[in-house]
Amino acid sequence: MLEASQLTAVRDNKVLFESLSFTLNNGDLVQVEGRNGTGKTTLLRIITGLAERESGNVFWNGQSIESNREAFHQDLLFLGHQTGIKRELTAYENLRFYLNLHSEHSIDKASIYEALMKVGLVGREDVPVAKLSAGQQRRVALARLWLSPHKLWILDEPLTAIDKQGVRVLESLFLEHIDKGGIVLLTTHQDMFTDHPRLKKITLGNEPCLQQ
Ligand SMILES: Nc1ncnc2c1ncn2[C@@H]1O[C@H](COP(=O)(O)OP(=O)(O)OP(=O)(O)O)[C@@H](O)[C@H]1O
Repeated sequence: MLEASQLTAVRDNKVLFESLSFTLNNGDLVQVEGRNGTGKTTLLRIITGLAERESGNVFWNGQSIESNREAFHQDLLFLGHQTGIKRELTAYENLRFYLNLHSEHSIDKASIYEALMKVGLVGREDVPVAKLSAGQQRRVALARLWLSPHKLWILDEPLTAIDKQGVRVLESLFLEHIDKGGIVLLTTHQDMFTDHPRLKKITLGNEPCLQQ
């Protein structure tokens, strides 16, 4: 369970949001929405501990993320604007690198190929990422979701450069993840989960609130 309590963020002398509180429970799928510059990325980065906040606290499983950093990071997958993908490595090598960092087990080639298949990169797995299209590069970053052991996914604009078919595949993956008790918190300007009953929203810009 993630709890944001009374978060206030100020940038350039402007209050982006004030006393924002919400709780994400196991099985929650939540979109942070709002117009450009309303503070969506700032909120996600504060929750992951990457950005400064004016006041407020973030708790993971009842403990503040600062006092509990290691356990929090073990459970967290954060995909930001910088995807952490190495451009000189191939898609396959990037995923192997990711698994090396995060899996306790020996590298399972079949899982890597399965993830590559899900994102439509089989046949392109040996091409350096720098030579892939923008959407294909994003797909390499997203392929890590299929290999992720993490419970909490915080995803900043994961759909950038992703085509409609790719969006539908990701929708299915997010639903699978929450069905297993995971949590997904994301931002997107694209249409996703239109009127889906499981989707909750945090709206920034006017009165911040968590809506069903
Ligand atoms: N490190 C920073 N220093 C100063 N101002 C910042 C910083 N980061 C963000 N801002 C400002 O805070 C505001 C919110 O930025 P943020 O990136 O959180 O918005 P956003 O809602 O994610 O926007 P978008 O939809 O365009 O991605 C913007 O006005 C931005 O200029």
